[in-house]
Amino acid sequence: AEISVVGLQASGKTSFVNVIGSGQWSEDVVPTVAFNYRKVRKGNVTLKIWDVAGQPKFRSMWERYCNGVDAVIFVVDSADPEKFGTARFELHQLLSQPSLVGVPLLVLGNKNDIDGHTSVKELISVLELQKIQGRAVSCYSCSMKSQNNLDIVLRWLADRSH
Ligand SMILES: Nc1nc2c(ncn2[C@@H]2O[C@H](COP(=O)(O)OP(=O)(O)OP(=O)(O)O)[C@@H](O)[C@H]2O)c(=O)[nH]1
Ligand SMILES: [Mg+2]
Repeated sequence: AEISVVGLQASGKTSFVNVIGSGQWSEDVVPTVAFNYRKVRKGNVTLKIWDVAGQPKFRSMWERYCNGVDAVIFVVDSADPEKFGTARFELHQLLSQPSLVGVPLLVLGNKNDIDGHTSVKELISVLELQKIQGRAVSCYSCSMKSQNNLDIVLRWLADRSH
């Protein structure tokens, strides 16, 4: 399957790709410039992953890298509520693009190892995920640092692979 990983800067997109790609967790990850492409094999599933940069100047590129993929993963830092409004805006902006009609969406509330992180139920509400129509939408709480819930994320991806 081909997937695209988007979301605001420092939400943990590159960490996600590193952890599922090689099991490598690191505190020091360089902010992505433009994008990284990585092919990951998990059992008999091959994932072609576009890890796209999240800083404001790169967000207009998200649509280009999401165009034609089998699924979009939107990563949110669930321990940084000040960014939820911007995340909601950018997510709904992206989903409004005609090229993305029907593409399945997985929202990851990352960094659940941090005390006070926001629950899935609250994320669904603040990101207004219930308003999204015409596509499969899932939302999981996870951590790249502790690798919590990565198994269910990989199962979700395997179910969308061909
Ligand atoms: N505590 C904690 N920190 C995390 C987790 N995932 C990522 N981080 C940290 O968050 C920071 C940003 O991670 P990146 O993976 O570079 O974030 P990004 O979304 O790729 O950022 P851009 O490439 O700039 O869009 C790094 O210091 C990571 O170590 C997590 O699950 N828990
Ligand atoms: Mg990155």
